[in-house]
Amino acid sequence: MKIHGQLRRSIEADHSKQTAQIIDQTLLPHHVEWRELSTLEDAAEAIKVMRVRGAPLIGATAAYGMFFGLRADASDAGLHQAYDVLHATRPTAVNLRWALDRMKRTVEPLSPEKRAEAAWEEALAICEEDVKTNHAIGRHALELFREIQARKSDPDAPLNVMTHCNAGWLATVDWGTAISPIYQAHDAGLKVHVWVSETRPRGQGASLTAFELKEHGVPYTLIVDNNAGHLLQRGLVDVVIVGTDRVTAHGDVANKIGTYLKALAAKAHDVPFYVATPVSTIDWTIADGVRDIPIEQRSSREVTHMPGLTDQGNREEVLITPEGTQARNDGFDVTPAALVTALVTEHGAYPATAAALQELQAKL
Ligand SMILES: CSC[C@H]1O[C@H](OP(=O)(O)O)[C@H](O)[C@@H]1O
Repeated sequence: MKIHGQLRRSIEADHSKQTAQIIDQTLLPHHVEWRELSTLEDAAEAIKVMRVRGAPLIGATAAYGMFFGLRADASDAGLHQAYDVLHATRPTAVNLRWALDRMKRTVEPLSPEKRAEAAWEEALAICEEDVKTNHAIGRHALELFREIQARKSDPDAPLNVMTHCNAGWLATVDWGTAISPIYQAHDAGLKVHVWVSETRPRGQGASLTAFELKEHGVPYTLIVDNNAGHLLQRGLVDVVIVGTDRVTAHGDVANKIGTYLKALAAKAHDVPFYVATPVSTIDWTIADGVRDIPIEQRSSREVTHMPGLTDQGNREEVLITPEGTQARNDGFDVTPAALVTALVTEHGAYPATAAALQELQAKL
């Protein structure tokens, strides 16, 4: 999508050097800096410290990481080492395992000397498919937006969309998942306004979604996470749409911490709550999300400190609690399927039920 008027992607291949260029998202929104990944260690570090984040982009970066690892050591041991190093970076987004398993299936049958090139081609394919997938998710969700818009008492009023965290193009290779229909609605001339939830403590809403929407010219208003229920209660939200890191075979949804609360409030006020998800984010091996989805525990420093830009343009962190305060920092929560109006996939919208997902799986 657009950065300073230029069409870019969150991760781009340098075909001459067979490296990957990423936007370092830890520096956004104040600095747009590209960073080259050329080794397995580079890719693993970028995922772990969240220079790249978002389930599909984590998977895409891991795919390149497998190539880098095999370029250095294409033996079976090298393959398994690359897989394990990358798999250990972050636990919740299933796209990481999905991408690693796909890369392994692609290269393991090959003789070692053929593995690196096959991995490079497969990493490129994963990225190209992600772009098409997310555009399709956006098309299907846009149809739902239009239906909601048509039911509004004032059809000339903007469609008020609430989202959480960042499920935009920065969370994927391009387009995003939950934000894809927002871009497509805006580009199609449908008036849309976005309530951007800041998403404490990492602030992906405030720093990334706000950045994306501003760059694309989409009207938005930043809110603190705790403002969401109030807006839903007062009829100021027409639809909630979020991304996800893992969907179970029964439709439970793991997403950034705070999603569950928004789903509860949306249900209480009869506001549609959609989850935009590529099929690659569905974990067919588990049913009960609360029991079986691993929830990342992150540093308490992310809660006790706030990063920002000083008046002199320097990035600094400040302590916002008493010294020595212990803080809990669950990175994700699980929204039960019963609170999800529909899962919007690249194949269309499906109820968040085991039966509907079995029907989807049968088509794949
Ligand atoms: C399209 S996946 C976006 C998903 O990933 C984010 O988590 P993180 O920024 O920690 O990788 C968040 O849960 C988003 O909804």
